[in-house]
Amino acid sequence: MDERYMRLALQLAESARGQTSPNPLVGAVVVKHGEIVGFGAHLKAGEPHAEVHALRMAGEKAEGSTVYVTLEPCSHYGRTPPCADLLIENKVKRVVVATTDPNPLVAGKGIEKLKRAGIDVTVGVLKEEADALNEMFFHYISTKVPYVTLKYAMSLDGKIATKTRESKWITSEEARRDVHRERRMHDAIVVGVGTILADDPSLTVRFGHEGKQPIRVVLDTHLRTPLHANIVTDRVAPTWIVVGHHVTEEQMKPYEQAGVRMIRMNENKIDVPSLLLELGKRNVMSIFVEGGAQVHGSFLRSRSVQQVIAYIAPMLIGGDEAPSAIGGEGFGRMIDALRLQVKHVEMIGPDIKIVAKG
Ligand SMILES: Nc1c(/N=C/[C@@H](O)[C@H](O)[C@H](O)COP(=O)(O)O)[nH]c(=O)[nH]c1=O
Ligand SMILES: [Zn+2]
Repeated sequence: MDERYMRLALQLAESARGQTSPNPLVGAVVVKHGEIVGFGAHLKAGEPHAEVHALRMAGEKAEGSTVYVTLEPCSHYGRTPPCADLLIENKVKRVVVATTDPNPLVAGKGIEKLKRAGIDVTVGVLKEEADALNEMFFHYISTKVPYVTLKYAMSLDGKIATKTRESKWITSEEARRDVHRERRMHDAIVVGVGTILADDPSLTVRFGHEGKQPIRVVLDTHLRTPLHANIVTDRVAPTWIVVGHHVTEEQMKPYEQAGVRMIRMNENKIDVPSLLLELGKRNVMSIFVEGGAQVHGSFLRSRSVQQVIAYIAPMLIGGDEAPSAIGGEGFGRMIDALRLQVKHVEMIGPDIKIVAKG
């Protein structure tokens, strides 16, 4: 029975995907005498936690109830009072937790508090599912750098454009819509200035997946992004441009006046580990890297890849000069190749979508 209610709590948590960053997804269900008397999900950072919503809905029925929650109840004063105290105040009889908090500072403290107050606590129901739900958040909390997804669309022979750099379109309308769903799951979209110069993309979430728009991050060492580029002028989503140390205040001024946030690195080049630290410092928990091939190559080189989402179209482009999905130096020895595990394969219209994880 515990699994049934925890599954519902997980579904509730998932419903807020893309809204809660930099907080995790959390769901809670209150059950009394075999009846669901309250439920809730954390919907937005700074707003009430899942347990608060669920207990509010339960009212007096919370007393003597069992509360199912997908993440250990918090025990520290964040922007809202601790949920562990609230559960104790509501005289809850039992609390079932799917997984403990990844933050070493608080891990286990909420559970301790509940046990000390005489509440019966069970930990680990559907732990796998609960950890998967917040894998990006857990990665960020434990490493302080964003979870990295590489995304590319390529032909059956691995090309992302023809030798004359034509690329519209390789994958179908449906596959391109699916990209927007994946974008929405991330705090930021990252591209190289080459993509800006080639496609003048908007890099926004559209096609009905709108919600919190991810930050658009352009890796642009020499600040070649045109001031008239969509991502500078459209004001639909935040735009950050990362430049090398040699770029001057003068050069950056017009972009700042256009509302762009400039990030100047300490070196004259943008190396991936330093970039990730800079983004992590600014609370970016997950990034969706859309290319081009050189940018993908630099993320691969530094082995900073947690997930790959590849869309493959049943077409052949050929040509030595046609760019493949991942450029750059690459690895010389097979032993150094980055090995992943295929987690998901599906057809989207005529195309194949493959999700693989490190
Ligand atoms: N050429 C293709 C893609 N191309 C991907 C990038 O080169 C585009 O600039 C980017 O997706 C445009 O973003 P937008 O302006 O927000 O629509 N991506 C795809 O999935 N299939 C393709 O066939
Ligand atoms: Zn809480």
